[in-house]
Amino acid sequence: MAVQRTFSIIKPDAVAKNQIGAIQSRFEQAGLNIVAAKMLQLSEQVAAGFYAEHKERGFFKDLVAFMTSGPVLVQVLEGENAIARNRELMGATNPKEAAAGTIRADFAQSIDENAVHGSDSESSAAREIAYFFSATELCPRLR
Ligand SMILES: Nc1ncnc2c1ncn2[C@@H]1O[C@H](COP(=O)(O)OP(=O)(O)OP(=O)(O)O)[C@@H](O)[C@H]1O
Repeated sequence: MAVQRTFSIIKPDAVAKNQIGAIQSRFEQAGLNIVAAKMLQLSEQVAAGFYAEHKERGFFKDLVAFMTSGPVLVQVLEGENAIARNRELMGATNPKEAAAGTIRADFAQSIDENAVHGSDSESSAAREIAYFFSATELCPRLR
């Protein structure tokens, strides 16, 4: 499997609990290098645009309210098989169903406040990276 890039968000619940460093350590220990990162306060428009695929879902309003409730850390992670590796590290969407040792099992409280986001496919990763990072903010391969 080739080196890939994926998009990650450390969500407001984990930022508020000072879990950024602990979560980033999980990425680094798994061979995912952080190649871009910035702390943002999302506007309603930006959060709704990011989660547009869920617009018709009952939880959409609560999701946007949560994602705008405090700062988030948006990141680009790079490594072998980065998209699947990050999804494995994150664990299931609902922390109650997340495997032991995953980020959501260890840091998340509920399906609404679940600590992290990670792209689920190459096309999502490309779209999500471009949504938050301009070409000039992205360095070429680090290693
Ligand atoms: N049934 C639900 N009830 C409440 N919130 C939900 C539900 N399903 C999803 N969500 C919220 O919407 C987010 C996006 O849902 P999605 O199905 O894309 O999950 P995911 O890919 O595991 O999570 P993310 O996109 O944040 O990485 C979830 O992370 C969760 O916070």
